[in-house]
This record gives sequence, structure tokens and C-alpha cells, in this order.
Amino acid sequence: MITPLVIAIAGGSGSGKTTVATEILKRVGSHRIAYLPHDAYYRDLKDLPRAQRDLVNFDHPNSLETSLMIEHIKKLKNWEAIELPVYDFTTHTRTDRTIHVEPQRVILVEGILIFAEPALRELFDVKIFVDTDPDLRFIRRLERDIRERGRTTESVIRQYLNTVRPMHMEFVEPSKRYADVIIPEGGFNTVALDMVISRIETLLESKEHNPDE
Ligand SMILES: Nc1ncnc2c1ncn2[C@@H]1O[C@H](COP(=O)(O)OP(=O)(O)O)[C@@H](O)[C@H]1O
Ligand SMILES: O=c1ccn([C@@H]2O[C@H](COP(=O)(O)O)[C@@H](O)[C@H]2O)c(=O)[nH]1
Repeated sequence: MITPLVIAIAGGSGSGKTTVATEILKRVGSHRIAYLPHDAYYRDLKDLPRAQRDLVNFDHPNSLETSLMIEHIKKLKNWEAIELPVYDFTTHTRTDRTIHVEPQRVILVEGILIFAEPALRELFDVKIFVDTDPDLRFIRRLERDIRERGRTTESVIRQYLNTVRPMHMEFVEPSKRYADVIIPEGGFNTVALDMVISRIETLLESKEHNPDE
């Protein structure tokens, strides 16, 4: 039985992880990839009053149900399908919906804290860290959170100073040491992306990952 190749993309919030993941999906072929964003595994805060939800530290490892993600990756590696949770960032709740994800030759995992968890890290074959300066990450996050996640300028600044920045320094930045490849600036770095994609293609041709070998 061939083993799926597990590629992981970490990096700070707003660094460009999703942009890099989207480019890999496009160029390697989304039909060959099971895509699991760690964001989908945020814990459901529906039992907490709305005003308190906004104050939760979403940048600490405990805010995510990582054990479920580990279970899902192990299932996909064993060629079993999974039901990916659908998280709503505007209400901080897990919706009733799930996305059915079939096993594929490539499993693509993405998230700010995925290299900070040893049990998760050991499942990855290729570890990519997207490294972008904090000022650029903050500006990108500010624009995105207002546009897509129902936030105000004040709430984005407060959250950044109270939790995003300190947790980045405590958990995300130190986890960079586990990366095999560091991509400066993210999704528009075509030189780095070409190299990463060519490596993925080579691995997919190898005996371990190619059913035709
Ligand atoms: N290299 C880049 N230059 C400029 N903007 C970028 C770049 N990479 C990503 N962005 C933009 O920054 C925002 C956050 O990027 P995203 O990939 O969602 O980051 P992450 O998933 O790491 O939070 C998006 O609006 C995206 O279009
Ligand atoms: O309910 C939530 C859950 C998470 N967040 C923030 O999301 C980012 C991680 O997502 P990126 O796409 O990597 O930016 C994290 O920094 C959390 O603060 C949230 O605001 N609300």
C-alpha cells in the first residue's frame, strides 16, 4: 500500500499560508490533495456568551481541537475518508455542516500552530514555514478580518496586542526551527514556490508515494 505524502504549511497569522496552500492546490492539482486547515478545528464556543467569546485567546494551542486533527490525518494516511468541521469566524462557533474529504495521495495541512505540537509535527513529511515581517502580517490581517471576519479596526488592534502578538512570540516564531523550507513573504514568491512544487512532484514519483511504481 502506498503512503500519502503529508505537506505542512505553518507561519504567523497573515503571513500568506493560505495563499501558498492555494497555489499548491492549483499547481499540484486539487483532485490529488486532501486539504486540512487547522482553523477548521477551533473549539466550538456556542455555550459562552457572545461578549466573552470575543475575548478568548485564539492563538493559544488549547483553543484548537488538535487531537481531532491528528485522528483525521491518521485516517487519511490509512486511506479512510473524514468529515472536516466547518468553523464560523464571525460567531466563533463550529457550524452543523462538515465537508466530506476523501483520502488522496497528498495531505496538505495548514495553520499557525501546527509545528508547535510534537504529536502533529511528527506526521509531516515536508514542513514549510511562511516567514513574513510582523508589520506586513498585521496590515494584511487588519484588511482581511474587516473584509471577511466581521471585525472592526479597534477589535483587530486589541486582539493583536493582547493575544496574537504574545502567542506568536511564545509559540509560532520558535516553531520555525522545525521547518525544512522557509518561504519569505508567502504566496507571490514564485522562485520558492517553484522549488517546493518541484520537490512535491519528485516525491510523488517515488516508490513510497506512487501507485504505478
Ligand atoms: N506576498 C503577498 N503580498 C501581498 N499580499 C499578500 C501576499 N501573500 C498573501 N497576501 C494577502 O494577505 C492576506 C492574508 O494572506 P493569507 O494567505 O490568508 O495568510 P494566512 O493564511 O497566513 O493568514 C490575504 O488577503 C492575501 O491575499
Ligand atoms: O474564532 C476565531 C478563531 C481564530 N481567530 C484568529 O485566526 C487566526 C488564525 O488564522 P489565520 O488564517 O492564520 O490568520 C489566529 O491568529 C486567531 O487569532 C479569530 O480571530 N477568531
